Amino acid sequence: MERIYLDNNATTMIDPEVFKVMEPFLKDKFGNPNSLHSFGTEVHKDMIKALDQLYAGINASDESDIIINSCATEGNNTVLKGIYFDFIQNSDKKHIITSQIEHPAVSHTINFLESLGTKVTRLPVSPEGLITPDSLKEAIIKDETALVSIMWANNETGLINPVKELAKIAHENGALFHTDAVQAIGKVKVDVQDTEVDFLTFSAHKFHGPKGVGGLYIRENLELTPLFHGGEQMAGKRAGTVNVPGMVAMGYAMELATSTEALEYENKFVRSLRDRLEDVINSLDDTIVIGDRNYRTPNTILASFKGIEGESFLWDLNQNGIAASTGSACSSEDLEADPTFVAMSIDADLAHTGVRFSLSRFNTEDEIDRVIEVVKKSVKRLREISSTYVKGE
Ligand SMILES: Cc1ncc(COP(=O)(O)O)c(CN[C@@H](CS)C(=O)O)c1O
Repeated sequence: MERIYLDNNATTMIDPEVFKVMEPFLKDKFGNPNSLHSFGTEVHKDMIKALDQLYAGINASDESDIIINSCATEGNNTVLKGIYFDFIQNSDKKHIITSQIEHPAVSHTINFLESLGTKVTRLPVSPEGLITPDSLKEAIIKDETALVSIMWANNETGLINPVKELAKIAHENGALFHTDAVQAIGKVKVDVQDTEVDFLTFSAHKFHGPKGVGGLYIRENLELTPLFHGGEQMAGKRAGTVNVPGMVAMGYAMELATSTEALEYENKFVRSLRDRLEDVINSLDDTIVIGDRNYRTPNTILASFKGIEGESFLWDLNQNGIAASTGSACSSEDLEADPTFVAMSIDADLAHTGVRFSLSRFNTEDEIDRVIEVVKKSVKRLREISSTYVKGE
């Protein structure tokens, strides 16, 4: 059976063109870039090219830093623990503001910092599922709030937060602004100079690069105590031998994912596939799609099917060769109600029925046609055998 992959917010396939660029660095060009001999120096120009591609992809200024690391989880930890070391422990600014719907790479790290004595405010989401500037204005404490950390786009709903306005409010009150942009890169325009974010994190495997490599953007004239100590790689900002194959692949993946043509394709063709599937889901009885599609990343649907447990639905889809998820992969084992649903005060019974479909540029119209047929049949079958579902109740 042809399998259909609709879980791209969890991870994406490496673009075959990216793999071609990466392959030589997994074979002949294996040198350690810190080595002075030719095996080491011969990879420098490729690393510089990759950095140029990364800087261009997020419109970072030449004076800013992009640190190559292992993933967004590392980048988020670097920022949050760096703020703890440099502000919470060593200044009058002992307050961090975040949101109730961050990825665990942010929320669990902040929980840990709270256990160490950090004052934390977790902003609720609006009924539309967004973090509003007004909620930040109410919570921020001038010259006491050290950092505001709000994700650019939510991994489960795809909802996009107004990071430019939020960063402005942070700066007006003497705070720095971090955004986890994992779900934004390659889906919406990410411009760190226009939005004036101070720190931004991303992972290559979310935009058709390899797993195990990511980036941390640090605005010019800012420094943080590093998370890792050791060698002098990345000018001492991130110790450890650089993952050259991953870096080169991530640079090219960034170029391919953030070009004007790519973003246009994502927001026109991929979105048209998403909207077609979403329209069918909306046509089914007792289903809801979370969030206004015009305020979401173009590839994501988080839908709830009353009377159908998310896991049962996923199993049915998987039996038909279709890969989706009940929310983030990190919480796929967790039967707790989806915090996004709870934060948006969506009925508890619906909160357990969320299914996330996340498309990519590699999906086709024929695939979505088949997904639509399977979804309609699965919902009908699962409700027929449901002991609790009564239409319209
Ligand atoms: C917003 C956001 N922030 C951080 C991460 C972590 O990425 P890593 O490359 O694993 O470090 C993710 C990865 N979210 C996947 C796996 S849990 C999902 O299914 O939603 C993310 O979506």
